[in-house]
Amino acid sequence: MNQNEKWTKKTIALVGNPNVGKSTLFNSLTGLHQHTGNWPGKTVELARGTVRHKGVLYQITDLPGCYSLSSCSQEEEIARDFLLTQPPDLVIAVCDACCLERGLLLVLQLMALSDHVILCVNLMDEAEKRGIHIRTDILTSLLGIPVAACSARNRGGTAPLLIALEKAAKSADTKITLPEPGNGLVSSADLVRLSEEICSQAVDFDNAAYDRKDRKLDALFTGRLTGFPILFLLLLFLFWITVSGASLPSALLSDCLSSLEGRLLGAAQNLGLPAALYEPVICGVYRISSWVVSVMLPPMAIFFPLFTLLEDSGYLPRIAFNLDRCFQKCCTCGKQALTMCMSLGCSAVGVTGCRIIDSPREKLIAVLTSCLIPCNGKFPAFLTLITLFAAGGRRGPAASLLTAFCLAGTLLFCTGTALFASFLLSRTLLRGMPSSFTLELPPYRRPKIGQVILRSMLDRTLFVLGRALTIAAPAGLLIWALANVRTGDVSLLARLVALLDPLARIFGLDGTILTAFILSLPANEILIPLMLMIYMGNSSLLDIADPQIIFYVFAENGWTWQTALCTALFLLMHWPCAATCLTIHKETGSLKWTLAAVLLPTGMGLLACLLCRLLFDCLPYPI
Ligand SMILES: Nc1nc2c(ncn2[C@@H]2O[C@H](COP(=O)(O)OP(=O)(O)OP(=O)(O)O)[C@@H](O)[C@H]2O)c(=O)[nH]1
Ligand SMILES: [Mg+2]
Repeated sequence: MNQNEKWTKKTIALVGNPNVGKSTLFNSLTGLHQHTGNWPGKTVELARGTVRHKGVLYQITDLPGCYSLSSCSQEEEIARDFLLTQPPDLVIAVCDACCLERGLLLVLQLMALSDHVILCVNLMDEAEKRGIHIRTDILTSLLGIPVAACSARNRGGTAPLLIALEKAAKSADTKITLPEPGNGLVSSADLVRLSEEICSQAVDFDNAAYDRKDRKLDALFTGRLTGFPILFLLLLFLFWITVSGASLPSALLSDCLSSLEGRLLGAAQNLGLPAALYEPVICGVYRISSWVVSVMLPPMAIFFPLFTLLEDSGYLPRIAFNLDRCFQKCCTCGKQALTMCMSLGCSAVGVTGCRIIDSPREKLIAVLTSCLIPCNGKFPAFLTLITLFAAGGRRGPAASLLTAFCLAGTLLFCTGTALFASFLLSRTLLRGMPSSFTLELPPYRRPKIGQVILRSMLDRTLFVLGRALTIAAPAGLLIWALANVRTGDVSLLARLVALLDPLARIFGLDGTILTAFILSLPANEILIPLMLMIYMGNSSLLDIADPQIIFYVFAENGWTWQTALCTALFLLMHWPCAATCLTIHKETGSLKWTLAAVLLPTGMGLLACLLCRLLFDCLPYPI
């Protein structure tokens, strides 16, 4: 007999307005790691988990946030369809204690739909801080349903909900009736009036102007004169900390992993294993994996927590608000700024995030332009190019600041190219008017630093690293094979380089660079080691940490400022990595649009490289 069959089973749906803490509640109950953050619309599809409590196995579904059940948006449609087609045993209606009145509208709609609703008033800690007091006893008597006051983010903050669940689970049919005038309420005007009435009795405010501090911060972060400079300074700070903090751990990690490689090789030789057996594994799979770990792990372990702090504080929707005017001019949606922020971590995540955009046309534009925002995988190669050519191979605080400045500038440039591409698409293939943009600006929240570090390490850093590794490891094997399988006296890799060289030179690159770009389709992180390997005629990837040596190798192979600039441009604008292509295909369900997502950035990149080359050709002397 299945273990679970001993338990009474109950299905539960978590429903509520966006950004009220449904996923935080879900994570706290189930121990899973759904994406949470301080902006509305993060959860875009159903997430399921279980919790066992006092003899009952609860199967919980976290639904996307919705304001009503009238299915205006895709998320509302998903939530409503789920409730209608798979009615759960219990519905937990989650409300934000700081704006209960709005949440109650949905609660009343849910009560009309289901007899088994529990009200969970979440964010009680925040409400207390703002001087908002919720009288749960009055809510219980007025609504006639169990009410639990929770602080899902805090330890033990979901205990009242478990008690409410326990009560509801014991009574097989919790009969819930709407208060008078109640049953059969359909008019939204009636619902609004009713929730106003309930709140006037159940909510006390110490200070009616409780959100004055938020408004002051908004004037600063979204002001016409201050919004963009603050955004740039924040980006600069983020990159500076990442760059200056990551270089030492990266070098240490690289030393450790390469010394381990030496030992592994030694051990394999001592055991008398044939070279054909251990070389592909150690010099192919292990070497590429250790490169990916040492190059990616330290910057990500710094960047993601900092980014999550920004996300949890509520700053991301303000970026979307600031950029909305630019997006409107390009006939697209301001929410695209949020999906671009997601793409910074990983383009595939950004593509999935495009579901928060309601209009199919604008969603497609966001998907097609998502890889124009450089993801974490592109940063190692870009950092190397900046360190070599802009910072002249120097290290130290000043060089870190210059590098951070270049990175922040690059990000603005990339935002510009994404806007330009969106504009082109909205004037050609995807014509149409911009839809109205309703994104709620959430209150500023003080993030929990410890939780942020832990969550961003587990949910983001290790997830992205794990995915890069699963793709890079087999790629290491393939690259090793290409470099070692020979026809005549020449390896397959050398033949490919020679074949591509004439074409690459038209665009200011060379055969090696273009080959490295093609072979790093699985993961952009391996671009620079691949180039070094091909230039040095090596049969396996090279992990050279010293910028002076890399500079020397590049210079020996004819690199100039023009080559560096063209490589950087093509790095920023070329086909999405394999994982992103697959995600685009999954999201659009169309080979045509997946191909368009490949061709658009590649076309833009080649054009930019060509222009750059022609510009350099016009110079009176080569640099
Ligand atoms: N202070 C405080 N913050 C909370 C609490 N519960 C959630 N949060 C924060 O509120 C924000 C939103 O939480 P989520 O769980 O992502 O909200 P959601 O309802 O799932 O949001 P959508 O999926 O976008 O609809 C996050 O920054 C959480 O850390 C709480 O009880 N107290
Ligand atoms: Mg959620």
